[in-house]
Amino acid sequence: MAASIPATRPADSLPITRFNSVVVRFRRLATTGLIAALGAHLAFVVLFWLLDVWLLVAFNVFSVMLYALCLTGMRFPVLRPVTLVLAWLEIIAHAGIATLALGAASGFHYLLLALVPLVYIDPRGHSLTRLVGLLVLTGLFAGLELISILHDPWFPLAEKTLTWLRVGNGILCFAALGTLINVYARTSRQSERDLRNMAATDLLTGLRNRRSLTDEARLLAAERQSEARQLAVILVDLDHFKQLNDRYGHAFGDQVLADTARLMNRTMRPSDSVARWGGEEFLILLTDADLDRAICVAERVRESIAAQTFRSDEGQTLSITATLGVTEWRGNEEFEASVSRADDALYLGKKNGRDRVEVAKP
Ligand SMILES: Nc1nc2c(ncn2[C@@H]2O[C@H](COP(=O)(O)OP(=O)(O)OP(=O)(O)O)[C@@H](O)[C@H]2O)c(=O)[nH]1
Repeated sequence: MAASIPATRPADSLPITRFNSVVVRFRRLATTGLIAALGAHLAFVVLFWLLDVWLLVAFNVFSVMLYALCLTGMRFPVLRPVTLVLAWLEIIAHAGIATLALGAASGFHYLLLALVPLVYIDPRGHSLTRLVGLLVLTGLFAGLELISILHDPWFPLAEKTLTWLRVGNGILCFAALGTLINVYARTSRQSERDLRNMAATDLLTGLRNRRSLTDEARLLAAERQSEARQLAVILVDLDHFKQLNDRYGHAFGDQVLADTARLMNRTMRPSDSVARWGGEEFLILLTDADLDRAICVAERVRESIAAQTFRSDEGQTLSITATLGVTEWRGNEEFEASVSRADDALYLGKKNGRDRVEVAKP
């Protein structure tokens, strides 16, 4: 009995590689950073209140409110750039005021170091902006050190208290740097994986593409030198696909291709590979399969393609057929030679009336 496949748009039905854009990740990182900053400034309010440094209590209350505002701003795309600039200015202002108030020995200017990776992480940043950002941060850091030598702090604290503050700020700085670098390294690795997947995947069907399968075949060919493996190649070509496109439209043709690809993928063992070889042509590479088994698989694929039905936009139910060329990939030959033989068999199948499996015996 014919299995009815619901009319889906190809893009919805595909196992297309998840591709999280770097910008989205950067935004998530910024939001997490803002939450962490809000928490840290709340802790600073308590700390400075205990130390009786009212100026920094007031500044940190202001910082907490600013970060709460920034977090709200992150929800609106148009406000995001302003939000991030405000957060940057706050970190710089806090480092400056806290260093002037308590001296460089308190280590509050170390927190400027956590901004260095941020200068480079923003995916939209330009090289000149990055260089200027780095120079400004370096100047601020050195300037705060020098001012502390030239001027006494506004709120002198005991040496021991300053040491504790410096240790705390050092730990904060290491934690921030470690987190940022870790997120950046993970994002780079994920982006590399996404790109590799995209380069190996056919966008319409979600199957691997011709290049990817050819690469795999080369690996298999190398492996075969050491272990005797039986391999087979099946070329599948949908029949009268041009007519289907002309009659029902290219978008419908795309849907048929995507659904047929899915069907073939489901029919195969995980060790076998299906690729989109060309327009309406697919290639199946069977591992550990002799010619008889390959013929059985090809027959099963042909039957399942013929059994699936599609609904056109006009509500018409229709089906398609495919012609398949099968051959063994012999141990002593190039992959391309076996594909070419399967192609000859496919051509014969088309000549002999289509909707059939034709075998090319080595
Ligand atoms: N919708 C759609 N059509 C495609 C795609 N790639 C190729 N085609 C179409 O597939 C058709 C292939 O036509 P032909 O090579 O003449 O083959 P056919 O009509 O299937 O005839 P036979 O193979 O002889 O049975 C062409 O009309 C191409 O435009 C695609 O990605 N989407």
